[in-house]
Amino acid sequence: MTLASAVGATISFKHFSLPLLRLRQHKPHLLSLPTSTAALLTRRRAWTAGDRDGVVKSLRFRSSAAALTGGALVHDAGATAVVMAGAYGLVLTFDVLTQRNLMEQSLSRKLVHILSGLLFMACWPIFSTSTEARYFACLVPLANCLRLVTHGLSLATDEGLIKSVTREGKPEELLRGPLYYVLVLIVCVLVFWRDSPTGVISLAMMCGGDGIADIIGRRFGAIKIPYNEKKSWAGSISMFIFGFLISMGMLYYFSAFGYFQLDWLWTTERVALVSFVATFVESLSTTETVDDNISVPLASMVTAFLCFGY
Ligand SMILES: Nc1ccn([C@@H]2O[C@H](COP(=O)(O)OP(=O)(O)OP(=O)(O)O)[C@@H](O)[C@H]2O)c(=O)n1
Ligand SMILES: C/C(=C\CO)CCC[C@H](C)CCC[C@H](C)CCCC(C)C
Repeated sequence: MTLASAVGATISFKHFSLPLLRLRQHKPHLLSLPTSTAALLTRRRAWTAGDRDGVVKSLRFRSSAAALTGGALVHDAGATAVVMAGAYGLVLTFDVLTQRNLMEQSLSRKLVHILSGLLFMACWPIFSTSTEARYFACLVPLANCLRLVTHGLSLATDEGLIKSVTREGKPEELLRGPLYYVLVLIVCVLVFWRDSPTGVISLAMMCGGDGIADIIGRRFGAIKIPYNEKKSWAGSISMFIFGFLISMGMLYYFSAFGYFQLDWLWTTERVALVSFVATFVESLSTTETVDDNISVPLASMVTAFLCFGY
């Protein structure tokens, strides 16, 4: 298969295919060829040598790759719109549930905490394999960040947003936990994106592990841990178990798409370690000290980085 036909075949899969992933992993420079000096040189060399086929191939590759880039932009803009609508729909759904008294505000807040980050991560494969895809994905938490700042500073009012994501219903609360949460999403998308287990594990711990600790701890947390009367064994043990299981599930999900390959026995041990560290850090923190939405992902990021690298 020639390079041009390989790229052509990839375009027909709307940039969501393993051939392109492999091409990007093994020969990333080839995808930036159309506008590069290397491509021009190759074509000029073929022209001077009278290699008509070489010139045609080079031009065909250029148009295929240009179409790929243009197509990828449209693809990513569409994916961003879909995920943005999903984010709005999620907050709206929990607003309706709390307004109708079908759900307590604290449970709604924690379910938004668990679901928004995990569903956002689950949507990453719908973005194209272009290098710009992460910037498009990042627009979703960025838009939510602006939304939180606007409403947190009371420049606009949205009772629904406040009810579904704050603890006491005060707008300024949007500028703490929820804002830190979306900032962590932005950092993980920009720094790690879907190519690194480190970002995936950090978000799974912050969204899944920490969220479950609250839900279980509030309901079954009668026995407190000795060094923090606000946290319970039930909450911390659930955080450890669910943080571990959700991280493993997300890693399996991304590895199934071919973004990385892992040795599962080795990975299980490392994820258990990260889960233990994240659980311990969460069990120490209180509202007066550092927010869980900073301490948990930060501790997970450092530990996962030491285990898995970048
Ligand atoms: N390891 C844990 C974590 C949480 N909880 C329960 O969940 C509640 C909320 O915990 P946490 O999220 O740490 O408290 P805050 O930061 O004050 O609340 P929020 O995250 O909702 O802002 C605690 O009061 C406690 O009942 C628990 O029992 N054990
Ligand atoms: C309540 C929260 C944190 C407190 O600990 C989370 C607040 C989350 C947001 C305001 C909404 C964030 C949306 C995500 C960036 C994208 C979700 C996309 C998806 C498809 C549902």
